[in-house]
Amino acid sequence: MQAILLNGQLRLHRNPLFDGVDSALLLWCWPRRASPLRQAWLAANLAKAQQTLRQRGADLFVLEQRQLPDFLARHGVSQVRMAQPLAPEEAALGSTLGAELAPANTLFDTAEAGATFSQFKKSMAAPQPRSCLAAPPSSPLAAPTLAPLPGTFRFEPGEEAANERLLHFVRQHLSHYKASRNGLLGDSFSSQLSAYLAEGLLAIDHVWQAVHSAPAGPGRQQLLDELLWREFFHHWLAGQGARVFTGGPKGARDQRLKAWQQGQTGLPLVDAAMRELLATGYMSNRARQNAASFLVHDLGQDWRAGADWFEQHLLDYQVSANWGNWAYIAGHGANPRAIYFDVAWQSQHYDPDALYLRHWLPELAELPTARIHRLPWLAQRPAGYPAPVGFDGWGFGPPPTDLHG
Ligand SMILES: Cc1cc2nc3c(=O)[nH]c(=O)nc-3n(C[C@H](O)[C@H](O)[C@H](O)COP(=O)(O)OP(=O)(O)OC[C@H]3O[C@@H](n4cnc5c(N)ncnc54)[C@H](O)[C@@H]3O)c2cc1C
Repeated sequence: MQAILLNGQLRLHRNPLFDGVDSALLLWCWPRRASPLRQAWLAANLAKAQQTLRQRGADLFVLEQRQLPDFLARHGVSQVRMAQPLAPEEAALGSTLGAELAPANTLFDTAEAGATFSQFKKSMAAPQPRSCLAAPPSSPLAAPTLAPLPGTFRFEPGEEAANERLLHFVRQHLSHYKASRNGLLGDSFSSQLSAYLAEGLLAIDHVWQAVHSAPAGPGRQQLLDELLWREFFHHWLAGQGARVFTGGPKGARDQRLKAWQQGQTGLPLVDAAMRELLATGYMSNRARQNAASFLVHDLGQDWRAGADWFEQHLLDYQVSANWGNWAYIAGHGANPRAIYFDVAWQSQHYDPDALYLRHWLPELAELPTARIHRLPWLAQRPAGYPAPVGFDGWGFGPPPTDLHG
């Protein structure tokens, strides 16, 4: 009996795990740690996959990783197939199981990340779609029913919804993507394909082709570049291995980390972003960059504590994109120079009317815009909004001059 582990490749179409397989047990293992919202998101996707599989006479088993060896033994599984691991933990699981490896959800099976993203991009030829079976194999055993946990998500769960979102974004929003991608609030400033790509509900080469075959324009080129950033971090992490998670200097983990996690730092842009993460499991790329830079460079906290928090809470958590971006901003990644975001400036530049801040920080809703942006430097704050937790990092001095008045 053969088993296929669908983690990271949870789709029934265009899935190289099914290539050349007639019959197999289909399995999926829960991640080590995930917030209740992320668990609910995963459960909703698994339930959709189960539903489709059952219509085809197949099924999906959902297990905890520690149950896997016993399960495989009980069902007489002699061979396990899984996607090429992207991180050391999955690699260790693969070698314990003696798994046969199929391509991961990446555009290129192997690649040198190179020293910088630009070098990586220059060295890459246009990716070609992989050929693979259109339909999954049938699975001869019945699996337990998996009821989706209650939850409301920013993303619609399931493979079908993922494909719809891709088509919708390419048709309706790609043309403005270059201009809108730094947005903070709304549902079309960026593609919001990340949660689908992370679980493998969309095949990356399919996404690439869909974007690539759209009419030429700055939005199309920008989105292809972002997909290459995803690819770049995959290959960077593959080259780095376990030291990303454990090596190097460690920062503080004091009460300011907790304030950051809960959106209670006294810096409105960061608090809005962190509260959005807790409520929805998502935040825009611009918000992530600011939240990460602030934690590391202004609060002096350990970047790995931040990466760890994102890992638990992001619905689109993806090991290489998350740890790669955190390391990059902290200065321990593909770019040895740390990247600093001046959060006060970013706040007024990317949210000039404070719409994002008011949305996530209702206690500030009645304040005039200039006061909201100036809040960390003001003696008086609205009831319920915290005093600054102590920004003693690189950038925090007096308020930006154009905030006076
Ligand atoms: C600190 C930090 C942590 C992050 N953690 C994750 C994560 O766990 N999972 C994740 O998918 N992305 C992560 N990102 C990258 C990026 O923020 C998200 O991919 C993006 O915000 C998701 O929204 P979108 O799909 O609308 O992106 P779009 O702007 O529409 O981009 C399209 C796709 O390109 C890829 N992409 C875009 N930017 C990046 C990037 N900087 N690095 C890698 N891939 C990128 C994603 O797959 C994304 O879905 C992180 C960024 C930062 C700064």
